[in-house]
Amino acid sequence: MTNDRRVLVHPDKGALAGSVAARFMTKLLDLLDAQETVHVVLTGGSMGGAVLSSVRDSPAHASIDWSRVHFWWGDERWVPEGHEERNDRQSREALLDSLGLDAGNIHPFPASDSGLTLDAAADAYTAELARYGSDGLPYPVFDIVFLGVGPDGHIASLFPHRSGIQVVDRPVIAVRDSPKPPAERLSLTRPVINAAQRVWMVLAGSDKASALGLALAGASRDEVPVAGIKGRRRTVFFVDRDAAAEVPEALIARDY
Ligand SMILES: O=C1O[C@H](COP(=O)(O)O)[C@@H](O)[C@H](O)[C@H]1O
Repeated sequence: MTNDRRVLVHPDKGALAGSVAARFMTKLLDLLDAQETVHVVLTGGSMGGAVLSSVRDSPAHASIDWSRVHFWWGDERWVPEGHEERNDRQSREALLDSLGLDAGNIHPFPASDSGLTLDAAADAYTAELARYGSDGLPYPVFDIVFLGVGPDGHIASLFPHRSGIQVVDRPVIAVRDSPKPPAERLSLTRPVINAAQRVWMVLAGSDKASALGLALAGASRDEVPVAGIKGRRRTVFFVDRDAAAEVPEALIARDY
């Protein structure tokens, strides 16, 4: 098995969401056969919710022991709890609320109405990650990190030409200059994401084609942050045809 980045192309958004959901459930079953708990990082964005809804709507999800799965997020917008802009709200509505999970399995970033400052919220999430540290690291070695990719190539809340993508001395940063509203956010940093066993990026639409093409062509992570992402075992771009428009043919594996 190589750890080269792979691009799996699907005919459209619906097929993409269904295929990633099916792979996710199969991988969870495999992992839960081999280990007691599985730690997964969820993403916001257009495809994050679509994949989770597809899991919810699949009868196969009933065969998974979700009580052994922990959910985290790659980033969060600094808005009040339950706000429609929160990534965790989208994930809860799409899947988590239907699973009847213990609160202990769900690890949301603090909200802006938590009483914490943005910096204290980053510290609180850092401490929560440290409770589940593994492999000598002050954070979990995540089994699967899901990421969306913005049209500008951002992942989590690590944006082009901002300092966040260069941070390697902390697992969590407070972001105050996000070019995509809201400006204030919380984000995991690159070392945490790249320590994961698998990074699965899910992106659809022609507005993502240029970022993906540039990342695969060797752009710098400062210009196109997704270019700096690589999991330990697997790094897969699950994409639709439109997002794949600028991917070199030799890198494409069609999933249809
Ligand atoms: O703001 C965010 O955007 C990205 C990408 O979103 P998309 O709608 O362009 O797919 C997302 O991955 C991130 O979690 C979110 O906070």
